[in-house]
Amino acid sequence: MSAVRYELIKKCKQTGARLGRVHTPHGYFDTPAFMPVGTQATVKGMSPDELKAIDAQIILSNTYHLYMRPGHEIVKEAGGLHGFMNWDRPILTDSGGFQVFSLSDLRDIKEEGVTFKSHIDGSKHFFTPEMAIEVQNALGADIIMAFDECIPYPADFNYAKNSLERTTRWAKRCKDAHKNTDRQALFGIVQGGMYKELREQSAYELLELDFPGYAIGGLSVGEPAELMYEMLECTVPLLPEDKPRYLMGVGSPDYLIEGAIRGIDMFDCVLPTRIGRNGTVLTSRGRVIIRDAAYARDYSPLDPECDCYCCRNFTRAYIRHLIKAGEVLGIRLTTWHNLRFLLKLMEDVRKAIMEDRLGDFRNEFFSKFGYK
Ligand SMILES: CNc1nc2c(CCc3ccc(C(F)(F)F)cc3)c3[nH]c(N)nc(=O)c3cc2[nH]1
Ligand SMILES: [Zn+2]
Repeated sequence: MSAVRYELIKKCKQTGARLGRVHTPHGYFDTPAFMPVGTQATVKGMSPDELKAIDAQIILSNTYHLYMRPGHEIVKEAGGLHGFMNWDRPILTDSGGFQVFSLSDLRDIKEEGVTFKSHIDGSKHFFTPEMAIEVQNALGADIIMAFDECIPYPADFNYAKNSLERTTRWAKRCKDAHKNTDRQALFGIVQGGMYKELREQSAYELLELDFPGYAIGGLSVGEPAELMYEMLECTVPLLPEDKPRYLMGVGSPDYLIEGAIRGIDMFDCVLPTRIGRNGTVLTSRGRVIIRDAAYARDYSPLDPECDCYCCRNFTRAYIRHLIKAGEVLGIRLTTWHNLRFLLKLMEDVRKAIMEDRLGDFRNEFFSKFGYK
């Protein structure tokens, strides 16, 4: 009995999108879903109550960061991530593969695992697929990810092939090491760079291991949008229709809509929180750089069409002042709004799927936002 069950509710007649629900031991979340990123057991600047106020149904956290600090044993003693951060809804943790390869100055990748230096104190560490599972079992997230190698872009064919085959062997080791299959669902991660035949090979190899859900990794690593969409179009059709599909590290509003159209159910990205902290906000009419002098006397909300606490109570002039003054409330409000913007966008996407008009919704949203 797996910890996660995907409920397919409706397939859009106009596109490849589908409306669904992922049921987990901590409740369900509606898909297509945007999942706020909470790297160090907090979605930066947001309390659990505030996340519930914007209707976040699932949040992400990270094996690598929590292993480094405070250590997975402490989180386990605190009752796992749910107890530690007092979040009683679903949580997904990434395996640390991506973070090790991107954050620390990676030393060495071997069959057994990877050697790297901590980005905090430079200490040397050795991480294996078995450790990634041990840590995620201790953190207790409802959905955990296999330990994989997210290869850089561009990468040559042979490197991509050897890497995906090792990632499959690592996925098998993760599956064998995973203890709590009834409470934590382990997802496999499809790799293969930007090569269609390698994407297919990776998908087939992982399908044989029969995971309760599948992620598409190795994308949103600097490749052009068209290439990402091509990789989705050759990978998604190979994945089971009755299981969730998670596109890792994506993304901005256009990628969320285009990914949903191609059958993706789950998305994450640091964009809303990261750009929020440097004073850029997403609105229905495109991005607004709130620090800009143009907004000094603008007494309208960040987005007149937004229903969030920030847009109902504060003006652009006030938020610009807070950001310029380095006031904490400033980045809390821009984060709050950006997260709500993407969560609301996904609500609108789900409604459009229900009404068989996601293609039309895409065109309307793109022209208003200012995409081509
Ligand atoms: C930004 N582009 C991107 N992000 C990618 C990520 C990270 C996703 C992630 C998950 C959780 C968090 C947390 F902070 F909330 F914890 C932060 C980020 C990948 N992760 C793995 N395992 N394989 C991949 O192949 C992969 C490809 C990725 N492209
Ligand atoms: Zn708002």
